[in-house]
Amino acid sequence: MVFRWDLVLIFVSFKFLQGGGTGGMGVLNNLRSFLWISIQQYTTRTVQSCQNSFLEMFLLKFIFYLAVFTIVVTEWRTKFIRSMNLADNAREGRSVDSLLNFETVKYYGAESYEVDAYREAIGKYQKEEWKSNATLNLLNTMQNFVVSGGLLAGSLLCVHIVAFQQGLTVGDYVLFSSYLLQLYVPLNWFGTYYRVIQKNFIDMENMFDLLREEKEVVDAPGAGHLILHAPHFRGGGADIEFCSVSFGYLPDQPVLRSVSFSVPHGKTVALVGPSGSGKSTVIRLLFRFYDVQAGAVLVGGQNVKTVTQSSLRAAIGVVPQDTVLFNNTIKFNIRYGRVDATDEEIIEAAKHADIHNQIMTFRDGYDTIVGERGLKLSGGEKQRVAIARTILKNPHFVLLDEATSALDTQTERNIQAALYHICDNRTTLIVAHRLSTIIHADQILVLVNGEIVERGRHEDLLNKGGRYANMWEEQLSNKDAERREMEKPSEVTSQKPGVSELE
Ligand SMILES: Nc1ncnc2c1ncn2[C@@H]1O[C@H](COP(=O)(O)OP(=O)(O)OP(=O)(O)O)[C@@H](O)[C@H]1O
Repeated sequence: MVFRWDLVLIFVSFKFLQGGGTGGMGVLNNLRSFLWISIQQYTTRTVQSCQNSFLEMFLLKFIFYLAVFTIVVTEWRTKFIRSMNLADNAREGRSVDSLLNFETVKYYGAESYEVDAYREAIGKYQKEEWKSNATLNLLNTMQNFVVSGGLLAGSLLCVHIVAFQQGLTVGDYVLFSSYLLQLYVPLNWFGTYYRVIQKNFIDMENMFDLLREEKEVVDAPGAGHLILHAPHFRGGGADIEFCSVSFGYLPDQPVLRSVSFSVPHGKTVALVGPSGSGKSTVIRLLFRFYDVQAGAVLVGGQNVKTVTQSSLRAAIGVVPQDTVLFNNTIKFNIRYGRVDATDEEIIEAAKHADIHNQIMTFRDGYDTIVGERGLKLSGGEKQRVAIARTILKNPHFVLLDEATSALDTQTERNIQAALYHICDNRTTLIVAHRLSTIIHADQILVLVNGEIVERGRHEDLLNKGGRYANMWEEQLSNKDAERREMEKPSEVTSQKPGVSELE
């Protein structure tokens, strides 16, 4: 007798063609119906061809029903495994979120709230895990029951035929029992493998969803490298050019409206404007994180859509508004600018970024671990690490997104000095919040609600008495107010003798 692996294989492939049991797809459903009918016909024919062999028929039917049973119960369990995975993801997300935002948790005294929320997430996960494990044990038990019961029934039936009906010989019984012994282990394995494969498919669902996501920004077919000194460009075109660019993160909410400007080679252009006016968006578009909806962004005279993203990004250095560091050493984080840089080059970059002396005061120097997202460093230190790695990258163009948080005068001066090293002789675009940092820019663009409302040099814009002049006045009066505020304690102290006079 031949063991009918073909039937088992057909059932397994049938299951996979079902697409994880989600259903609803016309083509798959038709295919499934077709397969189901084919399997029924195949099984009937096979069973008929085995009519003369009682043992073959018994075993064939037995395997058939066991496979059906395993598939049906495993399919039923799918929803429990899926719920368990979702609960596990939620629990994990909750813990990471709470730990990363530990400062906010402490600011608002929300420790017990977070503990309760995490406890609830764990509770949900444990409930779902219990359901998944309980159904797994149920499946195992029932599978064992079916296998053992089926084989026992087959043996008894065989014994009965040998003893009372004389249809089979004792040799047939011996043959049958040795088949049974050989079948027992593979049948058990069949259930286990099927279950494991099914579970792994469910576990991988999120990954498949992610792989199915369409990339928003892709290199055009046949896109070439960004040529930094293209022949047509040597005539003196601008290094960076925005030609009537319109863009919105959501189609019905425009962020930039027909923005046009250019940055000639080696010059510095600054973008200023109220919060949310679209300044950082200009930088993201230059780096091609998104594609513009109208107009064109040109770098080195070439549309960024026609060159490869890697060559474009290799030519641009960015110092972002919020520097996020890797939970590794300071050396590792600086080296990120150019992974093959030597230790000497790293130190040189750190010196130019004016952070070398600071690093040397740390106990482990360049081997100091900066913590998750760089939380062990101050805002100013993080920004200077970002500047050091941009210096190490040695890019052709520099984009600076100035930190919004106010830094003390000394730190600001240090950062300005560090930035000077990157921007010197490089085409630079600066997003500025403190106007005092960009008074030397070759051109200042004032962006309001996604539109450039003023442009020119610092003095010209002040003389114009428009939006920029108002912003400048505002910042000056804020600074004055701050200074007066700083001086207040000394006034109070100087009044104290008056208090003692009263005594
Ligand atoms: N990924 C995003 N998805 C949807 N909207 C976004 C996204 N990033 C920014 N925005 C929105 O786009 C607008 C412009 O944002 P942008 O970061 O360019 O402003 P900004 O001028 O740099 O502001 P700030 O000076 O505060 O840094 C804002 O209204 C912001 O809410």
